[in-house]
Amino acid sequence: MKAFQDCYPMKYAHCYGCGRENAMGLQLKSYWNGVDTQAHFTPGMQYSGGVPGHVYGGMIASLLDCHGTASAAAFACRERGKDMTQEANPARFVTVSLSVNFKRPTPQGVELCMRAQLLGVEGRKVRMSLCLLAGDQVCATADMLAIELLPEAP
Ligand SMILES: CCCCCCCCCCCCCC(=O)SCCNC(=O)CCNC(=O)[C@H](O)C(C)(C)COP(=O)(O)OP(=O)(O)OC[C@H]1O[C@@H](n2cnc3c(N)ncnc32)[C@H](O)[C@@H]1OP(=O)(O)O
Repeated sequence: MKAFQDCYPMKYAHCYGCGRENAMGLQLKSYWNGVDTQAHFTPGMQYSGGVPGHVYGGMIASLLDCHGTASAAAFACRERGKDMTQEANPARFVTVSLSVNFKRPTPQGVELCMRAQLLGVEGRKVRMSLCLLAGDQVCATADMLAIELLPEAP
């Protein structure tokens, strides 16, 4: 299965969190999971928070952020009757608002799962509800608004 991030136009594929062209980045990969989307990632021990064994909050936000923008593109394509993974030059979305609710410490050393659920598409705006799980434990949730970049965007 092709990841959403593997469909990004080359000029927008350099993000630290999700750009396939960023050799030193996290290279997050997102996929369909039924009508929703998901991504998996196991943060290395360098991403510890104040207490060893817990992932730091910025990393949690990054994972939700990057999974969210990829999901926004896929959801918008689907709303327009298209499959993002079959598009030659799919739309690229950026985050304008991300509100994270940290529910419990996120453990290190385990694979984390990020999920996105579509709340609505309105023109260039995609609203989503996201969550980050360790096993069956929800560690963080988020509300996110992503906006489609205009073709003339830098
Ligand atoms: C990000 C820069 C481009 C570089 C490419 C990066 C690709 C890689 C991405 C990596 C991804 C990884 C993830 C990341 O880390 S993404 C990185 C973090 N995000 C950013 O840097 C985004 C910075 N913002 C912008 O560049 C511009 O604001 C954009 C391009 C998004 C829109 O400016 P543009 O001139 O095109 O459009 P507009 O101003 O007419 O607004 C359009 C509509 O949106 C509404 N609206 C706008 N802002 C907000 C807000 N805060 N809350 C609520 N609503 C907001 C606005 O009211 C309007 O609605 P309406 O009146 O039509 O109803």
